[in-house]
Amino acid sequence: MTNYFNTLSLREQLIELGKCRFMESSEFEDGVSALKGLKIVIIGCGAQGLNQGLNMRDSGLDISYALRAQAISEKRPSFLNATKNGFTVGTYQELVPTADLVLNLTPDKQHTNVVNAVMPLMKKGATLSYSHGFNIVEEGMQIREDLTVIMVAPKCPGSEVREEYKRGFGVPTLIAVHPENDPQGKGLKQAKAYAVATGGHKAGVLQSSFVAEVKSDLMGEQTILCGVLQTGAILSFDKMVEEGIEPGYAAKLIQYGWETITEALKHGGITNMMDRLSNPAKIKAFEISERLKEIMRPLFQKHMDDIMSGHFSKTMMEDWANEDKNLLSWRAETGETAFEKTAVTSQEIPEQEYFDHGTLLVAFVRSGVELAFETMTASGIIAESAYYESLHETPLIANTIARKKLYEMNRVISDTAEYGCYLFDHACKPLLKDFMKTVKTDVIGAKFSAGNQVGNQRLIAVNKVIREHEVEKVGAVLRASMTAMTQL
Ligand SMILES: NC(=O)C1=CN([C@@H]2O[C@H](COP(=O)(O)OP(=O)(O)OC[C@H]3O[C@@H](n4cnc5c(N)ncnc54)[C@H](OP(=O)(O)O)[C@@H]3O)[C@@H](O)[C@H]2O)C=CC1
Ligand SMILES: CC[C@](O)(C(C)=O)C(=O)O
Ligand SMILES: [Mg+2]
Ligand SMILES: [Mg+2]
Repeated sequence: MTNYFNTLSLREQLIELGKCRFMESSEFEDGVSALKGLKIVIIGCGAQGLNQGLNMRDSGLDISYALRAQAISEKRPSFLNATKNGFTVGTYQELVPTADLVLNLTPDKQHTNVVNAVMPLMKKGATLSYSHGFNIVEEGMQIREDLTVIMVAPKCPGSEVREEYKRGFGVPTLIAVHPENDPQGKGLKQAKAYAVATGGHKAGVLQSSFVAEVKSDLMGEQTILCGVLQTGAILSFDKMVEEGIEPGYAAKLIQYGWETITEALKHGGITNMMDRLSNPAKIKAFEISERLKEIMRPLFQKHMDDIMSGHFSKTMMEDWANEDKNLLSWRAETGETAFEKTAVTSQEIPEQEYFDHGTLLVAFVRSGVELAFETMTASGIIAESAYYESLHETPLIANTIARKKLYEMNRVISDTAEYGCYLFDHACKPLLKDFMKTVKTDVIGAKFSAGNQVGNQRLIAVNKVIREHEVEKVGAVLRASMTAMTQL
């Protein structure tokens, strides 16, 4: 198999990368009707499989789970997830031939195996769906000509897909139809109905392409969403302890700090997050983040270049073929970090203190979000998509760190995201070594108080740079439409 993206001409690549349209609510008026009465079989019952299936069933669709035989005989978590929730479970042979729509929600590294096993069993003219286009775009998987191939990709962890649905809302979702596999022209209707069934239409749906989804998803997860949070957590914790801050306090400041400060990001973008700092601390955070942007920009660009050229996927697939040697050793290494191993203090940290004692964390978030957004849009990814893959998703990933530190984040995200996160972290820490030598507790662990004098002109200039960034402009529009949708 060959990398599909690399088989396209430059003109075709640019067309696919540039496909991204924010859909109107009126386009979802048919609700789930395109899937009503059809038999939907989900392969895999993990983070996305279980939660998407629960939402789709609650939306009135017919859902069952096809699991590999060992998962059933050994009563693995996937089997227990499905049966405890009252779903019909069967083998591929039992369920796939009956399916009108098969959702492949297994880890990306298994897609070639799974699709090769499932495809011969699928009935003529059925539809195969993915929640991430890696198998099609990076591995060049060829799907039988009579089958329709769609993608419905929630822009968040599976747990949030369910939680938002239960609140009567949904999560922003990207939908696409594979241009090589839409023989009956039904792909878009089915993808829209699927997005409605998971609640995605209430948060905003982007009609995009497999190519744009893959290149933006990989970039977001490797850099700001997971990589920067992992590197920032480890370096900030180690610095605080080195400077004499009580380790339990340092661990708590990081574990819940990302969540608290990115909650401000969620509501009002970088502007609101920075406004939560005192004016002197805001100027300091601005200066630090400008420096961080300078240092990390080449690394962000390298990740984007490697994703675009296929180098990243090639090396990750080599690790898959090598029994995940890198992934597993990097995972174990993360489990051994002092941050991960230190129990948090029982002392309460007031909400404002996370900002006041976390100037460096705020600077990491601003630099990472802006760099990811800038790097993606410079490579042809449309601003709305870049916004979801940088600013929008950061608070959702921060929530997972609040649950159980980096362990929980890496458990909840896909294996592909986890691999990219470690790759970024390993390259980023050495880059920040000299910078970290200049960091003291006034920006991490204690209140920033140096020079309480703030020049009005300086503050106005800093505010202008923050507020006029493109991610703030597109964010304001997208957040307003998400709020309008919740109120419908
Ligand atoms: N994690 C996330 O939040 C997000 C994931 N995605 C995408 O969703 C898809 C699913 O990812 P995710 O939910 O993280 O996956 P998980 O790792 O959570 O789920 C894996 C499921 O697949 C099954 N599985 C594993 N290996 C195989 C195999 N060889 N054959 C058949 N079944 C297998 C497992 O069951 P068992 O081992 O018991 O057989 C389990 O039920 C991926 O394409 C991912 O990129 C998209 C957005 C976010
Ligand atoms: C953050 C990573 C992600 O892309 C996601 C939850 O959207 C994943 O692959 O897990
Ligand atoms: Mg993603
Ligand atoms: Mg992903």
